[in-house]
Amino acid sequence: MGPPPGPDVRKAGLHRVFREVSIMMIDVRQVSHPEAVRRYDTEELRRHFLIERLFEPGKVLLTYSHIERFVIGGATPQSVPLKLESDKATIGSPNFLDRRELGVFNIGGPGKVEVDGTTYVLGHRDALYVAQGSKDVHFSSDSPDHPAKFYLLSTPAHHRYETKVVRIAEAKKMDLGDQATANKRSIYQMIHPDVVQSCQLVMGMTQLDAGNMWNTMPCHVHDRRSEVYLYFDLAADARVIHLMGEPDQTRHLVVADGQAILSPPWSIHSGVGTRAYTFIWGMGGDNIDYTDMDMVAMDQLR
Ligand SMILES: O=C(O)C(=O)C[C@H](O)C(=O)CO
Ligand SMILES: [Zn+2]
Repeated sequence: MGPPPGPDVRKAGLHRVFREVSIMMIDVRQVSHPEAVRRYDTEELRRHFLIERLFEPGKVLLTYSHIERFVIGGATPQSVPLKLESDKATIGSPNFLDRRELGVFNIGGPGKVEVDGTTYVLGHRDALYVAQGSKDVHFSSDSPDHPAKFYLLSTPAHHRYETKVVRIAEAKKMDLGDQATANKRSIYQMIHPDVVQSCQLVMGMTQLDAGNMWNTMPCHVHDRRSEVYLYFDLAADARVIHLMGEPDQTRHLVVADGQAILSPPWSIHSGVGTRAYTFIWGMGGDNIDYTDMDMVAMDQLR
């Protein structure tokens, strides 16, 4: 794919590879053992679990995580469409989706995703499931003044289901929480077995009501699946304090708008904002059962 890669910091003995290839960049993250994470300082926690760069004008920014072999990314087309290219060193196959499936959520202005010559129109908060085996995927914005921002999450896949748009109105919606506990929110299950067929990818969006700040508290783990959280709809000076770690060894990450969190199977994942926010959760792993969670009792948290 494209010109020769840029500096490969793996050669310098560091834990990750960062390569720059034309308008597409891939950052590789290795997995961390929970016992090692107990000793991580803030900088190490952020380097392993926080994805800070996703949406930059005219770029496709990807992170390849060895947790579930997730690829997490952002495509922000301006006046020129952007192509989702494969990469020999990470994806390995000639086309990105030869052995993968992809979820795309538009969190920006109106735009289009073209898959093998078919155009799918995605408005704000619409999603697209892109089937394994698709060859050409291009992203475009209707207007560079109000560009689309496509959030991407991909997992390995070995069966081809149908590429399908899921509008937010077609999602399976659940209203949860309570104003008294500041966690009143709506969960929109969009790439979910009741809505669209996928191999292992399950995705959706959770929107907090105004004045509510907590997600996923009481919290859970699910050793059978890992999760990725993209936080958005945050003002420039607002933050989400994302809680992670083993239940009796919790840590936190301070997250800004448009940043994502890698949540390993052994980790809790919960967050509290300085104000209401929205996030896209996505999962891969041994099952596609959203309800398969091991709840953590409050007195287990440390
Ligand atoms: O607000 C919530 O609660 C969630 O969105 C929970 C996530 O979807 C989740 O953790 C699913 O495993
Ligand atoms: Zn979860």
